[in-house]
Amino acid sequence: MLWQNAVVQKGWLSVRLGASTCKAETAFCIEPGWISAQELPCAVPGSRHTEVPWIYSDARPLPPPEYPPHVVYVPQGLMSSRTAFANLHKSCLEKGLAIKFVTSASTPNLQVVLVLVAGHQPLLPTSNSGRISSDSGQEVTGPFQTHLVSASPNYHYHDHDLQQQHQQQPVSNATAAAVDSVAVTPATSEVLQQAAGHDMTCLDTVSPAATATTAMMATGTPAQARKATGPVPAWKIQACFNGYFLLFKPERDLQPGQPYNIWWKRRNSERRNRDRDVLIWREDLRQLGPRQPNGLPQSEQAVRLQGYWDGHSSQCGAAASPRLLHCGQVQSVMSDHTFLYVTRPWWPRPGDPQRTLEPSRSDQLDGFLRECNCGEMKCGKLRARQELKRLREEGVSYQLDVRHGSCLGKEHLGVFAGEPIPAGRFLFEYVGVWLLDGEPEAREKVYEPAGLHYLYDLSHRYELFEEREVRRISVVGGGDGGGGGAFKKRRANRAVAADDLHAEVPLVVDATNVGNVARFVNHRCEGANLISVNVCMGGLDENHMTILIRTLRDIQPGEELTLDYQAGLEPEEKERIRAKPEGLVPCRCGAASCLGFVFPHIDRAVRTWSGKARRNAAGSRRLLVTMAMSSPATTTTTTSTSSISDSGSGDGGAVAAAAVDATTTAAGSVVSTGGPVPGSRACKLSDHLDRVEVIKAMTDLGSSEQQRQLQPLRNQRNQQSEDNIEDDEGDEYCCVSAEAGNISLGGSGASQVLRDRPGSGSLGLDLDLDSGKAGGLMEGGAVASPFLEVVSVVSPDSRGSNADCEDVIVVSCAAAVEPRRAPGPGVGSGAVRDKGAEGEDAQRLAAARVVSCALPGLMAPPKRIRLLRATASSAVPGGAPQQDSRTSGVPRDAVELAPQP
Ligand SMILES: C[S@@+](CC[C@H](N)C(=O)[O-])C[C@H]1O[C@@H](n2cnc3c(N)ncnc32)[C@H](O)[C@@H]1O
Repeated sequence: MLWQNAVVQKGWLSVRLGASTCKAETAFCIEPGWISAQELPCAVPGSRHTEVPWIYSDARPLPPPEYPPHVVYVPQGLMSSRTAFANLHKSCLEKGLAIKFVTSASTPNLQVVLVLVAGHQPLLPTSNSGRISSDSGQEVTGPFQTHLVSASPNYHYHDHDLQQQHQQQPVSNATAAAVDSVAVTPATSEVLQQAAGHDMTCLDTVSPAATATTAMMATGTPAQARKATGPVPAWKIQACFNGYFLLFKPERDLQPGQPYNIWWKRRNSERRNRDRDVLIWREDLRQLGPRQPNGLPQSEQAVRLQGYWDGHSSQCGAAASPRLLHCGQVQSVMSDHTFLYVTRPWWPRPGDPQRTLEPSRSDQLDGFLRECNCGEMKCGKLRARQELKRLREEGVSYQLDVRHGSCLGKEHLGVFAGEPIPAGRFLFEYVGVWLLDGEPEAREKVYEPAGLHYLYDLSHRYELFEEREVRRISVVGGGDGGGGGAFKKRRANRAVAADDLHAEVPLVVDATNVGNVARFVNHRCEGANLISVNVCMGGLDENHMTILIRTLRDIQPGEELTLDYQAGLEPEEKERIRAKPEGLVPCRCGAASCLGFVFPHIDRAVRTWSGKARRNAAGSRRLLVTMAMSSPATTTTTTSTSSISDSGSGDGGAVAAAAVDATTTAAGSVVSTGGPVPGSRACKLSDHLDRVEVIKAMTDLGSSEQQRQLQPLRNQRNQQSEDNIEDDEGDEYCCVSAEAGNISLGGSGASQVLRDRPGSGSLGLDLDLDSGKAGGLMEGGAVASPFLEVVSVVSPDSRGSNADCEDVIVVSCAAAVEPRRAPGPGVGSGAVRDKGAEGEDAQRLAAARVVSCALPGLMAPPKRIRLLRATASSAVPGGAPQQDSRTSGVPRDAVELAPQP
């Protein structure tokens, strides 16, 4: 009897499991090393993928008991698959081979153990010509049998020769004897343990009956006599996955005319198996317990986050809810932050004014398997999407270390390879919170002063849309996810509709508070070993677009993983930056052609697009990976200086900073006393704010009457800014109503402000702070802490073009003023006054106040007014973290860790 165990991992020449959207698998085409296509009766020559629709489950039928424990699978309904597998088994037996796939629960693709069961047929070559390499890259030569028998997970096949030879050459008696002496084992499980030290849970899948069968084989009983004699108890199986594929030889394309896989079609239309499988999957993971040795989410076993994990104060969501299996709470990424390590994107729960975040659900992953409807886009439909699905379900597959010791300096964390990583691998997704339209800019303004740079753009999407207009499409990244393509006729009519997405589609992932290993990757101007690839999975929204990070070349163990954050910059832009380097963070990458700054200022003026596209593109291009920054608070009592900076793009003032020196009285009045503060970047809020969240961007507030009243203002604005008119494309400025949103720009209160400041060039902002209403300032919003006081009003100023007159940001603080307290008299131009309350509204208005203040330097009404709500405690369990002056103003993402019903 000859036992041969080999761990085959992560190699194109090896068996590899992954998800696939391939639509042309009709049968098996695996070539796991030494099994040729000819040995697989159902193989379709030329196929790229092989469907292995197995699921581990004791609720499903098991392979026929007469087979030794090789492939543990349960086909998913396609009879041809079932037959194909049975044939595979049979073929393996006849050839003296058996295959067992051993996987762990969360990383089924990571560990594939092939158990070659040699019967009467010789299997392996006697020569030493094959090669096996260890993790250290060292080649090991010698009699293969020896190595195979003692194979550990650290050894990988990577030689075709071996596959060919062992099919042809008989094993010598001497070799067989030598191997026998090591490998004749009474139990498959022991052999597997010897072989791999793999996941013991999976080893449990080997049943006594299977062991008995194997032992029978070990005695050299002829294949036809290998029958189980007694009843076969159900195998104890804990892992359960579905829909994976054995990939092989991806360079071989599908043959034209290969039939679509009926099974997938049916599965996609009925979704029946999908739902059931998800349930099983969740249940299995639940049973496996919440904790992982690395402290990260269940599915993220390959990543080690040194120094970031505090086991005592951390928790993994698995215990609380299956929904949170992919989330682990990590303390102290920032000194006062709780960081959630997640393996899939999160986004706000629809319709929730609190903007509570939810992880993408596993059953949403089905979307990955749909045909992409982006038509003409070359979006990495197959491999990138398969990899994305796999990553979201199973986590990172290569050992990665997040630790100090980056080339940037001791204090910097970086990501290091823990094992060799070949070129062209999709390593991880840039995971975080999808920000909605406008949020990136707001956050950016807050993050910047705190030096936080964890926003990542789907930057080239704008280019994509722009390109659409000229009937050419280019999606970022090149390689698997990129490329160009002709614009198909049937899509031509949709170009305009797609263009509308400019302002609507979330394009930025924020990994400041919620993210994965990708957020720790540092920048290198030249010679980065990673690249980002935008992946479209079937639509043009955040559910369907994402960013994958792929290796550009082979990476050695211990090497730091780096990404060129500015890879999307055009050569001219790079030259310009090199000639005049300025930006946010001096670059320490040490590359010869270093740009000088990690987040260099970029001249947006080079863009020739329409105003809207240009504005958005500016946001996306300025720091490819970047932006957002926040600021600490300052005063609790009297003076707070508020200013807000450009988002770091150095565009000469397109969204130039404006500042308001505001004095907050005990009564909550806000007095605007100053104009723009050149060069100021801080956006200082009250220091008791530890969470600021965007409540609403008011975009359409004007009643007709007020619109009429504001017409002079609008005319003034139009004269001042032609560009704005072009930009607006018909929509009116938003800023005008006391009725619609209790906020008025240029309304009666604001008029008072303007009267107080004749010739100031300011517009007035009039806020009706009505704490008697649910949601305070917000209409109907279920806001726990009503707005009581305006702490600061921040607006873009008129310096520069004013063409991109963006948001007015009103930061409102819940804690400073008691409700119903009559505010003191207004001071200066920005008075807080009681609004007269009479009649039926008296009660309600008793708690209401109107705050008016000037928006100095604002020459044209802004398009959007954003209301930020600040609260004093984090929504993340564990209580409010300690304050850090550096990060106290940083937005916190409200993440719900409580179990769902
Ligand atoms: C996405 S994070 C990378 C992880 C970061 N090192 C950490 O410890 O969390 C980006 C931040 O890393 C730093 N960084 C990355 N690459 C850099 C470089 N080449 N030079 C200087 N700082 C860099 C900057 O401070 C930047 O704000």
